Amino acid sequence: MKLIKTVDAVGHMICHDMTQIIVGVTKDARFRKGHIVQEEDIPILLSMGKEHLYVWEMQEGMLHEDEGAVILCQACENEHMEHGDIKEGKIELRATTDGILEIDTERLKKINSLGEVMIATIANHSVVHAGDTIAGMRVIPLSIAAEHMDEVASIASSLHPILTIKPFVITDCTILVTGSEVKKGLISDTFSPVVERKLKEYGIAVTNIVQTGDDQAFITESIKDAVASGASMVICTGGMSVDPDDRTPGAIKATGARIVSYGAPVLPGAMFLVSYLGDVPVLGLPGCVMYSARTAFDLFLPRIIAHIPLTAHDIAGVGEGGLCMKCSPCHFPNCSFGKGGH
Ligand SMILES: Nc1nc2c(c(=O)[nH]1)N[C@H]1C(S)=C(S)[C@@H](COP(=O)(O)OP(=O)(O)OC[C@H]3O[C@@H](n4cnc5c(N)ncnc54)[C@H](O)[C@@H]3O)O[C@H]1N2
Ligand code: MOO
Repeated sequence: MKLIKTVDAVGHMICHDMTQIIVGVTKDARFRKGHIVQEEDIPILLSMGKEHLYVWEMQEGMLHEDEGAVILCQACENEHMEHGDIKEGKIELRATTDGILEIDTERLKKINSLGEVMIATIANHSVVHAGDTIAGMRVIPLSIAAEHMDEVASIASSLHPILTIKPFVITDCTILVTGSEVKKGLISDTFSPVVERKLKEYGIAVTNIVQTGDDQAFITESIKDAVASGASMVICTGGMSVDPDDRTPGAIKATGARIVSYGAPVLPGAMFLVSYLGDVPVLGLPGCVMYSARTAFDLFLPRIIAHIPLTAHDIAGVGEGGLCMKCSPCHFPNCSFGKGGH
């Protein structure tokens, strides 16, 4: 830091916020810490009574916080994202499409462990809409060693980006409603309307609904038929637990689908099943999906329809944060449900 005359300050960086007060008009930081003094700032500074200024002495090998913020931004920005202007040394990233945010949490943590820099994001696997802010980043001190920022760049510079937005790609779905009580007309189907409404949140059209009853072979054939006739996703409702008439998991398995997981560490939704027949997701939804506001289905659906291949490891990771608190009213997604260590 050095003291100089304001009239000589053009091109120098201000070391601290400088407040301007004009009665009835403003009381705010007129110049922020880190601002580089411009020619037109001189009369304003003099009118604020600042004949002298403390300015930053840039040293060889040091970067201004704004230059550091640009490097942090480059480490994160990817397709389907745009950045705003640098404000007070901070840059924010916004989504430019609807989709799901994927974070390389290990490398994000590595950068945040370097010290003197920070990147804050919304939760991994959040659903984002075009225009949503997804991350903000800045250098903590006013200037930072260029070498330090080289470390950021080297952590970021691998083929796999730190932040990715995957747009939703599945636009249609067939629903198979199991249960003899529904097929026989003993009760009316209140499950498929719930699923239809949840899919509609993502612009997915239900193109076919089949009431299959509890005949396992018929459920199996219905799944295969749906996939053969081009369904992008098949969802089976009910018949997912332990009763002798619960045939859905067996029926899905018999199609030859690759079962990723039958069961998820999520309540409600413990009996959720995810499988793929070829690359078509085939899901088994337990009865709670019809009854509860949000379940495992809501947690995994965004990834499934963005064609992010789900693994058993992904599903196992959702246990932390997998317990819905059943708030009334429901605040999802603004709650801990599904936000844990994955
Ligand atoms: N002893 C155990 N009991 C239960 C377990 C368990 O592990 N051991 N799991 C529980 C869990 S978790 C769930 S969730 C429920 C429901 O599982 P299912 O998917 O098997 O549900 P269903 O038995 O098929 O039906 C339950 C209930 O919902 C009605 N239903 C089903 N489909 C429709 C429909 N399309 N429209 C209207 N109503 C429907 C059905 O008639 C039953 O009344 O199991 C726990 N039990
Ligand atoms: O699949 Mo069930 O939720 O855990 O009630």
